[in-house]
Amino acid sequence: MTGVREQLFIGGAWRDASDGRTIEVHDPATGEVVARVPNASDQDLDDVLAAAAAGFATWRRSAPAERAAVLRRAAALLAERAEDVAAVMTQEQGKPLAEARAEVRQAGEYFDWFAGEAVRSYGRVLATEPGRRSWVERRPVGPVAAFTAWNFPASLPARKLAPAVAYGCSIVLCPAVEAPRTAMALVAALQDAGVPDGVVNLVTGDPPRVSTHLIASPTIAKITLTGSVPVGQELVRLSATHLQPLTLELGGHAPVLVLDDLDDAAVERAAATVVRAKFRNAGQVCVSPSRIFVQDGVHDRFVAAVLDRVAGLKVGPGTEPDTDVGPLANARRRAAVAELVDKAAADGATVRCGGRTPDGPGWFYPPTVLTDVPPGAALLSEEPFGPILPVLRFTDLDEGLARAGDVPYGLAAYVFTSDLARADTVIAGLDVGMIGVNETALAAAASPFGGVHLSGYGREGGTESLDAYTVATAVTTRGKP
Ligand SMILES: O=CCCC(=O)O
Repeated sequence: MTGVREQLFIGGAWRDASDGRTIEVHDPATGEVVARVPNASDQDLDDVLAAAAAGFATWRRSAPAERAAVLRRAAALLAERAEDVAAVMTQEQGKPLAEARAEVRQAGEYFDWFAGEAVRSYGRVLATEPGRRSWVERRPVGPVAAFTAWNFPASLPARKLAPAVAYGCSIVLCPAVEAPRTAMALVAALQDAGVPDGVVNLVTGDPPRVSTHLIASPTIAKITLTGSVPVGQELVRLSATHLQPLTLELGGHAPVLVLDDLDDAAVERAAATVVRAKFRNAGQVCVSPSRIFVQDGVHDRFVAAVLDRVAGLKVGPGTEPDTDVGPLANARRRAAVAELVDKAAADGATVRCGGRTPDGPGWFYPPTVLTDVPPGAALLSEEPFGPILPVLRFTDLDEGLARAGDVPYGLAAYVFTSDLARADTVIAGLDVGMIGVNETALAAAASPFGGVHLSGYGREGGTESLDAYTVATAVTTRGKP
């Protein structure tokens, strides 16, 4: 397959772990081992730190136009290789091929968009007295340690690789060991696009050991993570020694408010949109709608429309063209999802469809719709990260907003309404990083992605990435001593 690798990438060379150890990669649709990737040794991690330091020393002085050209070529190579990369992603992560293809396309968009940004990392000239000059310049922050989750094996690495390369940093990418070969294909595209040795590096290995080793080094000047809250908290602790700044995109528990001003056709459209967004990637999405608050007047119609749509979803291996919902990414995740549903049912929720772990190979779990979920149910406070759609009833908007905001997360939120004034009330009333009005597609290269509270801090995507990957250096000069 073109551009697909199964090795570490250190200082411009692909190689196995120095002690030969490997980690198994499984196909979630069968549970079978489909690849073995290196389990980086301490020696490999020391080597990658040295490579990233050397890469930064040259790349920080490169011309922005050169960085842009590398990213543009990488985007073009990724487009040529999209079919192979998507196939690898589906094999190691489980999502339907159509979703994998769209994600590879999106990864290319990050490369392309940040190629444009590479030449636009402007500073600022300050007004000052005669004889003095004062300005702020943006300097690349330094070698970045980037940790990504398994749910989006292409777009999450791309959201970090693209700004790092664009703004003149070097980067050590540590993709999730469950789905690492997609990230390797992105890195191979950058290599083939001519990125100099040491600028982009990739290591796979035992995650706590890798992060502890890298962050303990003063070479690492910046940490970025897309992952869970506990991992984010651990990286904050690890960063205390060298005080590396962090960008953290962590969990979410996105509310949806469906308001009673919708007519019947709009309720149908809202239900279709929520079902599509909810079961994308089998619900393993940090911005997945996960608590659906529906106002009394449209509640029953909405539930009926949701059940109707869900009945039409086909669950199966991501490789089958008519599959809508693939398996969960690993056995651990399926067990956690089943437990949340079983606990909610035991607490009195009504399971309207799904809710049973199927027999047979692979880590499948059916799309599950719940109503009458009691307020204390764990699935209303724990991030479900799976194909569970709880529909909750509310009466007035203030009550709906209060319940929607009653979680420690603040990543995404959605509202469906025909009334712009009510949309504005919801927009102003929710403390989150991203809001969709009659829309659930939030991630885009030009848009800052991130949250507040336990969902993390900092933004990637959009011009806000400049803050994450550069430091503002203030310079003041006087003509004469
Ligand atoms: O799961 C987090 C990322 C979601 C996305 O990029 O659409």
